[in-house]
Formats: sequence, structure tokens, C-alpha cells
Amino acid sequence: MRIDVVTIFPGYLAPLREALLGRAIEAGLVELGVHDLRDWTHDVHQAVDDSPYGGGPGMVMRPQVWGEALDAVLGEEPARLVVPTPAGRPFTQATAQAWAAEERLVFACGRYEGIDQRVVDAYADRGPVDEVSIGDYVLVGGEVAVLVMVEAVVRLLPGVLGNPVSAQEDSFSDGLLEGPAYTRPVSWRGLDVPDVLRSGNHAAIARWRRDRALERTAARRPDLLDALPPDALDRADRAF
Ligand SMILES: CC(C)N1CCN(Cc2ccc(Cn3ccc4ccc(-c5n[nH]c(N)c5C#N)cc43)cc2)CC1
Repeated sequence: MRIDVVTIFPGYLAPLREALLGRAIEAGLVELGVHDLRDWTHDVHQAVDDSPYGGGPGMVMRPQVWGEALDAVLGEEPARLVVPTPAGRPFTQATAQAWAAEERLVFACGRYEGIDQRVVDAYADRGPVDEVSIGDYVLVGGEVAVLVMVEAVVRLLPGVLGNPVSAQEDSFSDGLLEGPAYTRPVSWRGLDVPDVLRSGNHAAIARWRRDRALERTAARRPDLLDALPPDALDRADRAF
């Protein structure tokens, strides 16, 4: 997979070259290009924004600069263009799984009050464009959202995670939050690891973990329970 990111703050994307993602890049599992939008400005001030038509607070990012940048970065190769925005469709694990199958992702990081809508409209004729949001809170720009989305996608690529099974058994992959996890020591500050996890009884352990996942999901994300397909809960789950 190749990932390109266009931004006025390239340094914001430096964490993508650290740790697991950095190792994936070094291993050739992912190619990453980070591009400074201002490289496509032609004025001495390198202006990328202007006042909004119709008035209102803040500034809007100019379409001309974005058009030149995206034409250059996209080139002729097909790619999914992703535009983070507070007004976007929710980015979910399902989105990450779908995008993990893409050959190319290009992320357009806006700032100010966002990017002139004509940029999205113009590229929608050339290929898939997704306006997405990572959550119901307001950030200052798209860069943090891109860090989140790139990590969620890249960890699903073959060879990236040391233990690939965990990508399948993620929270959300079976529709439930995952339950609590424990490691040594068996007792810490008077708190003990649940006996069942040390019993060696794998059926009992699986049941206990499923019950904790159901309990946590019911308490923290009842919406996920409501969204489960009818056959997702078995009789033992319903007894819970
Ligand atoms: C017209 C006028 C009255 N409106 C007034 C309220 N404005 C809301 C507004 C506020 C701040 C920003 C800052 N910003 C710039 C690019 C950008 C990309 C993503 C996000 C972002 N925030 N939260 C998420 N989950 C995001 C994602 N993904 C935020 C971004 C952009 C937009 C929109 C304009």
C-alpha cells in the first residue's frame, strides 16, 4: 500500500515513521509520502487560505493550491482520496478494514475552517473520495485524524502486526468491546488476577472473557449491543 498525505504541517505526521508503522515502512509493507501543501503556492506569502464566501468565522482553504497539489500527488495512479472533516461520515473499524484493501490512499489535511468544497467535488469525478470524521469532537485540523486512520489501517496489513490473529479479534471485530486483560504478578497492590484465568480450563476462560466483554459493552457501548445481528448472541450470552 502507498499512502500520501498533503498538509501545511508535515512535521505533524512524523509519528508515522516511528515504532510499528516505521518498521512497516522500513520492511516495505507500506510506502509513505508526506507533502507540504505550500510547495504548490506561487506567492511570496505562500497563501493557502482566504475569507469564506457568505461571511462567517475563520478562513477557508483555497481550491487552486489544493488542486495543484492533489493533481501532482495523485498523478495517474488510481487512489482513494480521504478528506478528514468534522462533517464527515464516521470512520470505524469497518472503514479501516475496507481501506486496508486499497492500493493507494491519499489524505488531504485541512486546517482553518476546512477546504473549499469544490476540491472534493472536482475529485469525486476521478475516483473515490471519502469525507470522514474520527469522532464527535472538534480538532484544529486533519493531521491528528490522519495519524489515527493510518494507524488503524496499516495495523491490518499482512505482516505488520507480530500477532495477526489479534487484528481479527480486535475490539469491534466481533461487535463487542474486549474485556479486561491481566499479566504477572498474580497479586499486585492487593488486587489478584481472576482465578479462572489461571485455571487452565480453556472453555471456562473463553466463557469468562465473553461475559466480561458483554458486561463492558452493555455498560459502556449499549449501542454496539443493539447493532449486533440477531444470531450474534448465543443462549449462554443471553443468559448473561
Ligand atoms: C461555516 C462555519 C459557521 N462553521 C463553523 C464550524 N466549523 C467547524 C469546524 C471546526 C474546526 C475545523 C478545523 N479543521 C480543519 C480541517 C479539519 C479536519 C478535521 C477536523 C476534525 N475535527 N473533529 C474531527 N473528528 C475531525 C476529523 N476527522 C477538523 C478540521 C473545521 C471545521 C465549520 C464551519
